[in-house]
Amino acid sequence: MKYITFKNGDQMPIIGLGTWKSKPGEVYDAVLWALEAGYRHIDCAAVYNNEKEVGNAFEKAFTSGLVKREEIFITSKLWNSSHRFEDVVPALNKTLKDLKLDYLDLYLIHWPIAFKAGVGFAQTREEFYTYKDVPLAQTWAGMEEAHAQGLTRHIGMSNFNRAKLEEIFQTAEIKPEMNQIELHPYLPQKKLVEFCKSHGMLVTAYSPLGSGDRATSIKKDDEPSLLENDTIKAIAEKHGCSPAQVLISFAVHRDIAVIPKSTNKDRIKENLKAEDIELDTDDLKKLLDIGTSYRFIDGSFFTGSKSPYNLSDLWEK
Ligand SMILES: NC(=O)C1=CN([C@@H]2O[C@H](COP(=O)(O)OP(=O)(O)OC[C@H]3O[C@@H](n4cnc5c(N)ncnc54)[C@H](OP(=O)(O)O)[C@@H]3O)[C@@H](O)[C@H]2O)C=CC1
Ligand SMILES: O=C1CO[C@H](CO)[C@@H](O)[C@@H]1O
Repeated sequence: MKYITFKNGDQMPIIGLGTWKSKPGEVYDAVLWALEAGYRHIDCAAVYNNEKEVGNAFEKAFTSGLVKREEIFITSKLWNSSHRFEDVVPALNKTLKDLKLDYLDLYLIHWPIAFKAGVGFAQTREEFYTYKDVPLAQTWAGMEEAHAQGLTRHIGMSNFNRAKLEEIFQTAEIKPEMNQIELHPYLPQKKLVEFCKSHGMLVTAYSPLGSGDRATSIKKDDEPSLLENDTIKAIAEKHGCSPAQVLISFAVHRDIAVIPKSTNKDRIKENLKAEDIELDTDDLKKLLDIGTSYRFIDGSFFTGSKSPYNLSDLWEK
């Protein structure tokens, strides 16, 4: 198994199972199939509305002797409605209760966007907090408190750009350890990855396969396909593997953790086997310079006229 390593020596298996959109009726099996196939890293979030079912799968895996708690790396994420300092530890405690765990390996601030308490997805201006109301540094202090209480071994963020990371660095007592970002050949994130690594941060790639099962309401009509891309298909053919495995291997070769989602037993196994694919420098160059540029999760659902946040402030310039 391949890992990436935190500064204190803790290891995170480089391939994990994503769980967004994995339905409550399906995610229980998916997590158990993944653990049986050899996965030791599961990516969760409170907003995925399935942590209770994921927790049932963990309970089954522990009581049946399939794996021990300390053998698996579990990540979850703080939702936007719990960004005030006093809301962070209770949000994490709720996630721990749902997942039936007493600690997480990694807890992430899901987005640099704050909603008022109890809001799922803010629809009106009144349902948002601004950075003046709840500065990101306050949320980070809440994450440090969760770490100090032993509720999570590591802390980090997701969807943070360089400017927002620099802001956190100014007041952080614990330096952020992870940035989970969208990353694939259409969005290779060369500059942001280099910046994170230069500050001792690890990176996780989300939506590595292009997130094709998103609801049509949050998809654009003319999205380019990663799995159908000719360059990716040609590299897959060369290595006798699938396009999905090339995409997963693309992150692995850059020492970036990667969390493909699947609820299909065969594809769950296939995705983990991507660890064994050896891309060469020519393949990697082709993938890094593929020529199509696209962000599938563009954050537009948090911005616009009803929001105090601007899309242009969210991503790298
Ligand atoms: N921090 C953040 O803001 C975000 C985090 N994430 C995390 O990243 C994970 C992965 O990203 P996600 O957006 O779900 O999308 P992915 O890019 O992982 O794509 C998932 C889709 O690919 C299909 N698929 C899986 N394996 C294969 C395969 N081998 N061949 C062909 N198709 C395949 C799945 O179908 P099937 O299930 O039927 O196999 C599903 O339709 C999420 O589940 C979540 O954990 C995602 C988005 C944002
Ligand atoms: O992780 C993610 C997937 O689900 C969420 C809700 O749609 C997104 O906001 C987020 O990026």
